[in-house]
Formats: sequence, structure tokens, C-alpha cells
Amino acid sequence: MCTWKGETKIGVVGVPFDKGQPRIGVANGPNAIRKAGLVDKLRNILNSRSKHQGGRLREHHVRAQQRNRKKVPNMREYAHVACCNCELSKKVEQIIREGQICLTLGGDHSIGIGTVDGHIKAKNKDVCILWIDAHADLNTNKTSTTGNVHGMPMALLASELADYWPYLPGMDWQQPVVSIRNVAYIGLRSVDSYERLVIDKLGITAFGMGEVEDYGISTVVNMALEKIDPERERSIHVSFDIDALDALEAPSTGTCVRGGLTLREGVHAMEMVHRTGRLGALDLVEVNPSIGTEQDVKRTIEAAIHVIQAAFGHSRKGLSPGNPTLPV
Ligand SMILES: NC(=[NH2+])NCCC[C@H](N)C(=O)O
Ligand SMILES: [Mn+2]
Ligand SMILES: [Mn+2]
Repeated sequence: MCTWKGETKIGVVGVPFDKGQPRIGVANGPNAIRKAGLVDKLRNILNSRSKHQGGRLREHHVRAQQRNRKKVPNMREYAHVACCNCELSKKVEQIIREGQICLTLGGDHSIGIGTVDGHIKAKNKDVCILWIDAHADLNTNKTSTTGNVHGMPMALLASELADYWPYLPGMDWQQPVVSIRNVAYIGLRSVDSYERLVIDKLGITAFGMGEVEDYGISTVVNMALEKIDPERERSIHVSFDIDALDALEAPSTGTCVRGGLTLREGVHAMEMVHRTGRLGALDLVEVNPSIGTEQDVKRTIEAAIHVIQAAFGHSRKGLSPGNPTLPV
């Protein structure tokens, strides 16, 4: 289990992958986020921790080459997606096994297949998932109206949906082993009708924007964690699609939907996850620096960085300097 007692290690993986959706630019997400100073900001957080705690950060990349030409009906660029996620899963598994908390920068949300798979392999299935997103990403190739795989990762991961998929060549490394009982959605507001059917039929824990409105973000996060991890012992995987945030906060993304989370709500949710001491992996996906004006891009990247910093312990009340003596 990852705890914040003792040294904290963070492994940052950039995945410049865009084949899960049709718009160009999202592959530049990781670079744009790093360029805006993410790594230094995370190092500052680690340095603010006291001497015996401290921390280390390592950077990694996953760049996958397509190795086959296998096709699956209504899954665009299938071979690329299968190949990238295979590499990514191995990388994430290795990072978590080494005791690092894994931060994956996307890329489009199809990379959630590999990150969750790797986390589950490293932790022997003792994982629960917060999928923070405007969308449920729960389509199969039979229900998707777009054929974009970034709308399918949760359906590929869920054991309860295994029988609804055809044989997927080149995906044998990936077994749908996540029970939907250990998954909660937060921020939904654009759910396709078959996705709605699946959520209702399987009783998936799902907090849409209506529930965020009714209960407030803090209660929603507590209810979500209580449902998916009542014993409070699982490693938490947060898959944060930047489009969970309102289009005003994060305009530079491919499928933005208005009426979403404020940045304050996103940050607060991540602060709560941090306080559990059980964050095992965080994905931050779908930042597309080719969409919108320069201002839009800047705002979106800043929002992404605030969300990430909160998950790794940045405090809006201010961080201590690490060295507890006041300079004279
Ligand atoms: N990760 C995302 N932004 N997903 C958007 C999915 C949109 C739509 N439900 C689809 O399946 O195509
Ligand atoms: Mn989304
Ligand atoms: Mn998504």
C-alpha cells in the first residue's frame, strides 16, 4: 500500500497517444503539461515534507509502435490502442511494484485500459477506481456510436461486461478483472443510452453533476469511497479526464461538455483522495493543446496541474518549507 508516511516516490509516465479518438493534438498533452513546470511543482511538494519523509520523482515515457494490423469492427485504430496499452500496462505495473505512486499523463482516455490493468497486476486486484469524467467511457464496440476507443476503456476493464466483447486479438495480456462494484463515477453529464442501461442494470456507483449539486463534492467523494472500498484498504486509482471540469475551466479538450465540475471541486476531490494515504495511481488525460486559443490552452494546462498537485499533497493553506527553522 502507498502511504505518505516515510519516503514518497512518484513515477511520472508520459503517454503521447491519440489514436483512441479522432482529433490531433492530444498526443502533445504530456509535453505541454511538463513544459508548464509540473515536475518542479511536484518536487516542491516532496521537498516541503520533513527530512525523514522526503521523496523522489522519476520520469518515464511510453511510446508504442504498432506491431500488427489486426482489426476489430467498430474500434478505430484498434491495433495501435492494443499495442500502446500493452506497453503501458507493463510500465505502470513495474512503477507501482517499485513502490512509486504512478502518475500517467495522457494522451486520450483509451490509455486508462493500460494504467488500470498495470495497477491491478501490481496490487493483486486490490484496487478501487474513481473515474472522474463527463462521460462514462462504458461503450462496447457494439454500442458505441463513434467507434472511438476512448469511449470504451471501462467496458474493457469490467469483468461483468466480459461476455459482451468479441475475441480481441493482441489483447490477451488484458483480462477484464475489475469488478464494477469497485468503480465509482464522479462528474457524469454526457452518458450514451446503452451506457445508462449498463449503469442501471449493474447498479454502478455513479455521481453525476446532479448529485454533486445535491450533496456537494465532499459528500460525493466520501460516498463514492465508502461504496467502492468500505474497508478502506484498497489502493485507489483515479482516472481523471480533464473534461470532467467545466468547459470554462478546461476548454482545450476534444469532447468538452458544459455544466461540469469547477476547478475548486476537482481540487477538493483530489485533496480528499490524498488524505486517504492510499492513492496508488492517477491518470490525467485528454488535455489537447491544439484546441482553442492560447489562453484556453494555458487555462486547461493550469487546471490539470492544480488537480495533479492536489492529489500529491499540495495544500491550498500553504506548504511548510521542509526545513523548520526561520532564516535570520
Ligand atoms: N474519454 C472521453 N473523452 N470519452 C468521450 C466519449 C464520448 C462518447 N460516449 C463515445 O463513446 O464516443
Ligand atoms: Mn470525458
Ligand atoms: Mn474519459
